[in-house]
Amino acid sequence: MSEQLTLQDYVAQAAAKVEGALREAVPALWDVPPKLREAMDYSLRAGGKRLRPVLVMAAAEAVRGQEKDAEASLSIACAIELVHTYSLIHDDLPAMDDDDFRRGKPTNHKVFGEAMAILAGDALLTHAFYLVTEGQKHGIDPGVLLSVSSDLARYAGAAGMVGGQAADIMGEQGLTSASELEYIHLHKTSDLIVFSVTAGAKVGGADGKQLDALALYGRNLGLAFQIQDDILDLIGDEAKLGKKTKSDVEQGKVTYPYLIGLDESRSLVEKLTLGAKEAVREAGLASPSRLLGIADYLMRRDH
Ligand SMILES: CC(C)=CCC/C(C)=C/COP(=O)(O)OP(=O)(O)O
Ligand SMILES: C=C(C)CCOP(=O)(O)OP(=O)(O)O
Repeated sequence: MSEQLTLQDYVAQAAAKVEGALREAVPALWDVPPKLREAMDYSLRAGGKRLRPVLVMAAAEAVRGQEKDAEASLSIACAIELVHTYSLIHDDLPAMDDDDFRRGKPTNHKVFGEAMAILAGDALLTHAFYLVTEGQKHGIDPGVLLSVSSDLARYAGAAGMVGGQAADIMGEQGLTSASELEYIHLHKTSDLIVFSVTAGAKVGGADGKQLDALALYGRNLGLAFQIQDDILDLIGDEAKLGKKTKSDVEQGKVTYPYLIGLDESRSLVEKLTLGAKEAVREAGLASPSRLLGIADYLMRRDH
């Protein structure tokens, strides 16, 4: 995508491409019970920032500065959005956060019932792996797709996001230290972001050093993103966020603002963002500017 575009236009254009491809992802599925298809599509079409897929595409383009690498990464970009959307559907369930409102609409279980919401999440997660294999149609090397698929299992699974969510739930019964909280945020949130940037970079042909640097970028960015989410839960605007605020306090969740206060949390977001940008600057990428811009954009986000 053109270097002339402002960051906001760049993000909007990449997100629009993802939006278009996501609209085809579920209808293209084979013979699916209509209610299940509707439940999957409901949350997928509800919007959201599409941050993770935009990061896949931005990282793919950053390595060699080639727009065609971003285009090739589109089905992997959609795959991570399916995994993220499943995680939100399950996170909102009565057995987890019990939330009624997400992406500006009633949560999946409020509309389709708990059983169908669980199944819609399961189906989105499973279909994500199919979408990774679709990368072959865009000319991605099968070895790269194998590696991306194994990364997706790792970062989304028990040692990744699911593990982070499990630790978060156990933490509600008495979490005390910043290091425990860091573990939760790193897995529950950073891991999908690390996956996004490293998967995109693999499509762009990144070497080991570049992948390590991008993993550090994703780690810091993810941690900053989750701390900002915790800050917005306290002081954000429900209409802009499309979800209920003050829920962490109501649920007695230990967050960074709770542990270290709002000002310190803001400073930490800034410090982590600087660390993320430093990692990208040192990665030897042909075109790092979009990844740098996205880090700043996220630090200032209010939704
Ligand atoms: C396996 C599962 C279900 C993973 C959920 C992961 C996740 C990041 C949930 C949202 O976190 P949050 O509750 O802090 O955010 P929000 O404020 O959006 O609910
Ligand atoms: C990890 C967190 C904080 C859950 C919400 O993620 P996003 O803020 O990216 O949610 P959407 O924009 O995709 O709805």
